[in-house]
Parts: sequence; C-alpha cells; structure tokens
Amino acid sequence: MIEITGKKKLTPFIYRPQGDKSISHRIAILGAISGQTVNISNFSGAKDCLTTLNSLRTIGASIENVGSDVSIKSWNPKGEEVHHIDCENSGTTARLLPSILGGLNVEAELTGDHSLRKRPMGRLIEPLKFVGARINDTNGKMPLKIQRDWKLTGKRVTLKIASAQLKSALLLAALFCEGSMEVIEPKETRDHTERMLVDFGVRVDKYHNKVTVKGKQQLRAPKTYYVTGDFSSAAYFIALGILSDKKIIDVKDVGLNPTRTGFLRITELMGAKISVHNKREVHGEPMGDLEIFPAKNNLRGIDIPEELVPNLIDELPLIAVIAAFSKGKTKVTAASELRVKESDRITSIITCLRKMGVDALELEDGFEITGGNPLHGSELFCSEDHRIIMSMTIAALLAEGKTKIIDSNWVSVSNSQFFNDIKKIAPESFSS
Ligand SMILES: O=C(O)C1=C[C@@H](OP(=O)(O)O)[C@@H](O)[C@H](O)C1
Ligand SMILES: C=C(OP(=O)(O)O)C(=O)O
Repeated sequence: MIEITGKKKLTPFIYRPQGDKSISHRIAILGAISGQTVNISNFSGAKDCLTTLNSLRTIGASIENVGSDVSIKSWNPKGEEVHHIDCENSGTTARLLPSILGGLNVEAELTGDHSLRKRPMGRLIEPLKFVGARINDTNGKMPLKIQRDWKLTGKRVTLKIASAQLKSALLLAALFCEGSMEVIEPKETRDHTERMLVDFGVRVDKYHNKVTVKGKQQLRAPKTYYVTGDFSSAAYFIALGILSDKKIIDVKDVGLNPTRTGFLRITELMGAKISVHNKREVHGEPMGDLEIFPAKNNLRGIDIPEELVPNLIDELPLIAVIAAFSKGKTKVTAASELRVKESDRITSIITCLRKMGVDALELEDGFEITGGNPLHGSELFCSEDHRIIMSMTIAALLAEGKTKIIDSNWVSVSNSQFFNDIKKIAPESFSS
C-alpha cells in the first residue's frame, strides 16, 4: 500500500530509465539459443524479465546476473524430462518461449499466475500449429503443453490481431523452420525482434506490414549488447513533466524506436511540447534524450488515430490520465486488446479515474474522457496491474487530497524503482 498526497512541490529530475522490458526479454532468449556468450548491460530489472531469465535457466541456459549486467553463457537443453515453467505475470515470456522450446525439442509445461492464466493463448497456438508446432492449450488459455518433434515449415501467416508477441513467436519459429516464414500483421507493432535478428546476422526482409525470414539461418550473437532505456517506463515521468506547472523532467538514454513512441506523437497532438536531443542508434535501436516542457494549459482532447494504437498500447491508460487534465473530449477506439492485458485495462483505468471524479466512460473497444473536472484523492485498487498503478500515481500527484493505492507492490512487474524515483520528484507527497 502507498499513500500519496497531491499538489505538493515537484522538484526537477533527470530520469534515466532502466533497460527496455521488451528488448530485455528478446536478448535473453536470442542470446540463450545462439549458444554463444553474450554480455548484456542495462538489462531490465522488471520482474517479468527476471521471469524470462529463470525460465531459460530451468531449461538449461547458463545465465549470471548482477544488477543490470547479465551474462548468457551457454545453452544446454536438458535431456528427457518435462520442464515446468512458471511464466508468472509475464505475457511476453509465455508467448515467446514456446517457439524456442519446440524448436529445440524441449518438452515443457508452461503456466502462470492468476492473471496470466486468464489471458488468451489460442491466438498463439493457432498460428504456431499452422506452421507445424505440437502444442496444446487449456481451453484457449494456460497451462500450455509443449510436445517434442515439431516439424516447422515456413508459410505465409496472416495474423488477425496486431500483436508483437504473436509476430515474434512466428519469427522465432522461423529460426527452426524449413523454407521461408512470412508474417503479415494487420497494423504495425513494435519491431524489436526484427531489429535484433538483424543484429544477430539474420536476413530479415520487411515490406510494409509483411516480414519474411528464411528458415534455419545461423545466429551470430554480438559479444556485448546494451539495452536502450525503457520508453514505456519513461512515459509516466514524461506525463508528469507535461502536467506540471514548471519544467521539471529531462529523460536521458531512452529508446526511441518509432514503433514504440506513439505516446510522443499523441501527446504532441494534444498540445504537449517535447524536444528530442542526441539521437543515436545502438544495435539498430534508436535512442536519445528528451526535454519535457510544461503544457497543462494547452492540452486539448483528441480522437486517437486507430492506426497508432499498437504503438502506444501500454501507454493508453496513461493517456486517459492526461486526458482528464485536458480540455474537451479524448476518445480511444480500436483498443479492445486493453481488455486482455494483466487486467482489463479499460475497466481498471476508468473505474479508478471515476473514483477520483473524472468524467470517464468505458467503450467496448476503448474509452472516452471529458477533461476539466478537478480530481480528488481516493482509495484505489488498481487490479494488481503495474501500468494502472503507475498511471494512477501520476493522477494522484496532481489531485487534491490523499490517495491510497492498496496494491502498489505490483509495480515491480515492470519497474521496482518507480516509487523511489517518483519520491525524488515529489518528496512531500509521501509520508515515509
Ligand atoms: O512484444 C512485446 O514485448 C509486447 C507486446 C505488447 O503485447 P501484444 O503483443 O499482446 O500486443 C505489449 O502490450 C507488451 O507489453 C509487450
Ligand atoms: C502487457 C504487458 O506485458 P506482458 O504482455 O508481457 O505481460 C505490459 O508490460 O504492459
């Protein structure tokens, strides 16, 4: 539980995000299956990424980690036994691991916590089976049973859902397949897997929303890999910078992959001003520094362009908070994916915002917020969902009075340092 008193002094802060969560999952997995040593720096401290490291250890990968330095040493898939892997709260772990387990002929049973066991897995099993996977779900959900003897064949797979996890599962399967795998996605999603495969010496052909990877290409792992800063973790600090009265936030060394930065484009459309400095690229991933200017009085509601939704899917609850402080109406549609994340993020965020006095409406595939009402403190249950907890913390810091977040400990799923950093910006908002 954490208690936050709103409208206290905010002090200037330079935010350096931990390593990106999506990239950290991927470098651990690709590093492990490359069979070569990769020394990773700035690996994410998110509990989800530690879950991926532990899952890989369970099936024979030798991994050492000290803080954000992770060394993936070798891969030795263990013999005949059936491996039991707990993916805990991490959808990315659950969706990316099956392809490599099957590809390496490892028999396993994958399960997760109460939230992950509710999330849809049929969407993964169906295309994987289509290309030759031998895998069973439990009524479209976890536990998943990965059998041996997959015969993967490259095919044209047209995904029905815009999901980087599904696309990545097929691209990882491509590493073990005969022929060529062609994955077509309905809308552009984050492309970290494609960029990392290229960094591992794999030829990846991309044409609009189609990615093609020829099967059984050899992986040439980089000896070292630096993970760019997590844009999604930075978004909460950017939001605070936008919504404060004075300039308080600079962000350094943050990933700026355009398939992830929809949040910047949308907040700019809403009236925010953010400057990008020092743009550079590491392992094919763009990164840079950001300067955030206060814009509270210029913010106005907009309709979020549907084609951008996958590029800010994890930031949409935070957009709802920004919308609450903007003039007029903000409408999000084509975002029903939010209903199948760690919680139903449409219901979770709208329930919390309404408790604080916001004029907020659930839509089947999104939400509508009419900004301008003053927010008041409240006692909140954030559905044990890290993104809702972080979004509501930003709302609480700017609201009148006291807010209690009862399930604040779940923040560590993506950022265990979140409250330590926020306390540095708003020390008077926290009693201890
Ligand atoms: O590929 C990834 O690393 C992720 C993809 C997205 O999920 P979907 O693939 O379900 O859209 C995102 O919500 C999740 O936080 C991480
Ligand atoms: C949806 C998320 O992650 P995952 O799907 O990996 O659980 C997230 O981090 O917001």
